[in-house]
Amino acid sequence: MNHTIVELTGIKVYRNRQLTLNIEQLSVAAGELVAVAGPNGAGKSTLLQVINMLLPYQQGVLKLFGRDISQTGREDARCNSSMMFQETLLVNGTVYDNVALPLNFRNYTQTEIEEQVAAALKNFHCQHLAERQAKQLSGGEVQRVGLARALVYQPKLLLLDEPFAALDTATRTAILGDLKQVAVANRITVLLVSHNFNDVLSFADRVVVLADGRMIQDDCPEVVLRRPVNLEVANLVDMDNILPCQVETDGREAIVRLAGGVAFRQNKPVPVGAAACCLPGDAVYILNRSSALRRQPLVTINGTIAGITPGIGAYKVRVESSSLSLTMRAPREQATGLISGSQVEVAFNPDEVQLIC
Ligand SMILES: Nc1ncnc2c1ncn2[C@@H]1O[C@H](COP(=O)(O)OP(=O)(O)OP(=O)(O)O)[C@@H](O)[C@H]1O
Repeated sequence: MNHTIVELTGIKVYRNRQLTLNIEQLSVAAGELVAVAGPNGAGKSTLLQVINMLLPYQQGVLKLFGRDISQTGREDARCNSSMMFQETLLVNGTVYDNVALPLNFRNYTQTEIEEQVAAALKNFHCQHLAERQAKQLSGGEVQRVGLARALVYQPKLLLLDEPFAALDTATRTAILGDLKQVAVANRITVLLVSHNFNDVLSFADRVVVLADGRMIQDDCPEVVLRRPVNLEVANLVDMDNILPCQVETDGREAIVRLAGGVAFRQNKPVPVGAAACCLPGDAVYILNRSSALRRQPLVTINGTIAGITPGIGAYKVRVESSSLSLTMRAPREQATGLISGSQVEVAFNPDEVQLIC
């Protein structure tokens, strides 16, 4: 059964008399790994603080573990949830003392404490640090110990407000990998605030995007990445191509016109006021004479290779025509065969285009 762990309905939060959070409906099911994304000041921390009952809301209903926290659900929710912030404060003493702290508060027996602390340290690969003084840890070790402490009492909901933002990429990826394994194995629901879309892609199975306190997109990471709902999300995911366009529609189909007389049909619904096309770089191709892609209904553009930027997985190739600049992502073996300044024919499939306002 899919239990709802977090449910916000009509939640409004005012800070300094400003409406800072305005969530019509958000439900998170048991075991879901949800990233909360959005630009600075969008309300991500506010949302997590409300769910963690650190911040009051002025309107709406917040249910945690199926119970309205304004009625009876508060204590139950506190016992079953945990939160980590960007700065993890460890108390003076050893790592073991720190991880044991929540269990001491909850009056666990000595045997239970020893067993659960050992398991939590093992989950985050810090058994070897148990006797180390907390103040002698590196930033990455502090966050690993912080996670062990946050999960040692086996809460079912974990709220993470960018705790790994200051860590290097390799450390962050490793910690998120370990966390994902623990969360999936124990069906822990996680809400992770992150500005890093690579982290979001590797960790989350759903992304909630906030802007000005509202939810503007709620989808799986790949959809947010390829089909952002507006310019704000397109910028957030660093969309390769955002091309201004004009749309003529008769209600059934639309003609999309780009600069330089490039035009194509869209058979799917077009948002009212659409003014730009989003096109992921891996949906732009270089055509050659024998290309099998020619059989598809592609939009083609003649241009010059204006830049080639190396990357792991795919190189970025910029192709410029007199009126358009397109970024393409190409495999290394193809990209290294290209020459800056040479003429190419590039193409894209209009089905890959996402129109935004
Ligand atoms: N303690 C506070 N008192 C009053 N207003 C606040 C407070 N903290 C944040 N705000 C305001 O609430 C709004 C949302 O802030 P919040 O920190 O939730 O955004 P955020 O999306 O987490 O931003 P960031 O990515 O920069 O951390 C902002 O306009 C901010 O100025």
